[in-house]
Amino acid sequence: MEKHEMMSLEDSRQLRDKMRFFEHELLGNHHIDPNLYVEYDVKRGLRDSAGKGVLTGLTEISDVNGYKLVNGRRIPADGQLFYQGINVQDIINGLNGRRYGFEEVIYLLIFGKLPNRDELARFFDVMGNMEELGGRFVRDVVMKGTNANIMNAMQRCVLALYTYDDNPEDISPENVLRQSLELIAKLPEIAVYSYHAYRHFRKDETLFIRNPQRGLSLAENILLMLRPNGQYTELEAKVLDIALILHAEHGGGNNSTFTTHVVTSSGTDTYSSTAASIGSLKGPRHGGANLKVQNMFADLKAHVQDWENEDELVDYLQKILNKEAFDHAGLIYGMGHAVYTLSDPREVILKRFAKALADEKGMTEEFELYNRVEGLAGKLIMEHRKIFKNVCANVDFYSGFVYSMLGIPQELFTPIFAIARMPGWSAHRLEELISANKIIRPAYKYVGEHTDFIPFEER
Ligand SMILES: CC(=O)SCCNC(=O)CCNC(=O)[C@H](O)C(C)(C)COP(=O)(O)OP(=O)(O)OC[C@H]1O[C@@H](n2cnc3c(N)ncnc32)[C@H](O)[C@@H]1OP(=O)(O)O
Ligand SMILES: O=C([O-])CC(=O)C(=O)O
Repeated sequence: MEKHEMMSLEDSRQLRDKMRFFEHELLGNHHIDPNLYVEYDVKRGLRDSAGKGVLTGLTEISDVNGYKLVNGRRIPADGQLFYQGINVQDIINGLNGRRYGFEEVIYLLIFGKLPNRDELARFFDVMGNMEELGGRFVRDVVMKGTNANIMNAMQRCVLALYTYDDNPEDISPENVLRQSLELIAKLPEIAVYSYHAYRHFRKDETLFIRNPQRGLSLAENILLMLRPNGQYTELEAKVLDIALILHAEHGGGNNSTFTTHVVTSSGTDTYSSTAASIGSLKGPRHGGANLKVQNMFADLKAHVQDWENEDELVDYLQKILNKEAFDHAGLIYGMGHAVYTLSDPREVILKRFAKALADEKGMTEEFELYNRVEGLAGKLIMEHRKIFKNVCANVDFYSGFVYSMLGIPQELFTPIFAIARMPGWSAHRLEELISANKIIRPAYKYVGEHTDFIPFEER
């Protein structure tokens, strides 16, 4: 339902005025002295003073490295990412540009080994059986209550799938495996159809719904379902496939996967856990950064006259850091990482594709702008925040640019990340259920005062 259908404009204005009192109550009564974090040695963001994550779990699924050990000392290094022990770079090289690889990566992450020809064929078969959403679900859930933010629409649809599951509460590994594969298979349809529903019901554009085709890779099916004419080139589908591979998994500590661990550890169902992780990924400091990067560049282009003028670019970036430009959050999106120091290996690969696509599509000038900002931003952030850790571009820096060159609309940038990360979340949920099986419950120190209860009449 639209907002104005729920409440008249006058009523909502009055409610906003009434709420002002409570906003003051909230902001006036909450403040924790930042010095207390130091005094009690609280690991803000579960990170120590050097930025290293607090050790909270064990995993065999992936390894994320931003440092190397030299004579026992941690030295910043080019980033490396391993899925089940295999370097992602090697996985991509091993495809030789001939095969689609995302399905193999799903298999690797969940079952711990690369599939042979027979295993992959069986896997494709099962995923093909699971991908259909069903007309009833599309009509009754996807098309109803459309949302401009497709991540929220996806959460709603995922939670609704609970009702369509005959055995939703069973958290045995066998049942969670079945639910996870179904979600991996269905998320592309959920995302793309939610986008079409939004375009139709909110923007008055023509609605078209195309079924996925059995036997096609997940990347191909996304483009097939998305495009009005269902056409795509092999190069486009292969680039999307690589992007899916690169986003599939990133250790247990990234915000959305840690969410999976936390929520799973309470013993809740797969749909609740997945919806929570999608909610986390949506955040602009995490997967939502890919959309922010695009909007940030649109804002930059509106404010910087000469894209080649470094002084002008520096001036704009300084304004961002001073919270005077763009969204006033003080963040240069697509830059920085909790683990990586000199480089994010996924960004290095995506940048290569961004360059090749940009040259092909006559967008070299735009690519050069990204490249120039990348070259300037890290140093500016380090100076501005007075940090000594190197700040590099992350996976989100070029991904939106690549997607836009593939004709993928902005609304689907972060949903594509969610589609890609679903196998990673699933592998970690299964690992948590099978191996950890203990509720996650860290401590918070109380730093308020204990005061006497005041009877209602005396307040
Ligand atoms: C898939 C992914 O999730 S990749 C990350 C996508 N997110 C973004 O691109 C958003 C922009 N980047 C950031 O906000 C951060 O770099 C994060 C969230 C990715 C990592 O944050 P942290 O682990 O806190 O980074 P780190 O410890 O190196 O940061 C040190 C300081 O530099 C600041 N900083 C780091 N990156 C940036 C940035 N891009 N712009 C401005 N300031 C930054 C941090 O806010 C932090 O300041 P604080 O100590 O006052 O909180
Ligand atoms: O590891 C992190 O903190 C964020 C990240 O890059 C990811 O989840 O892909």
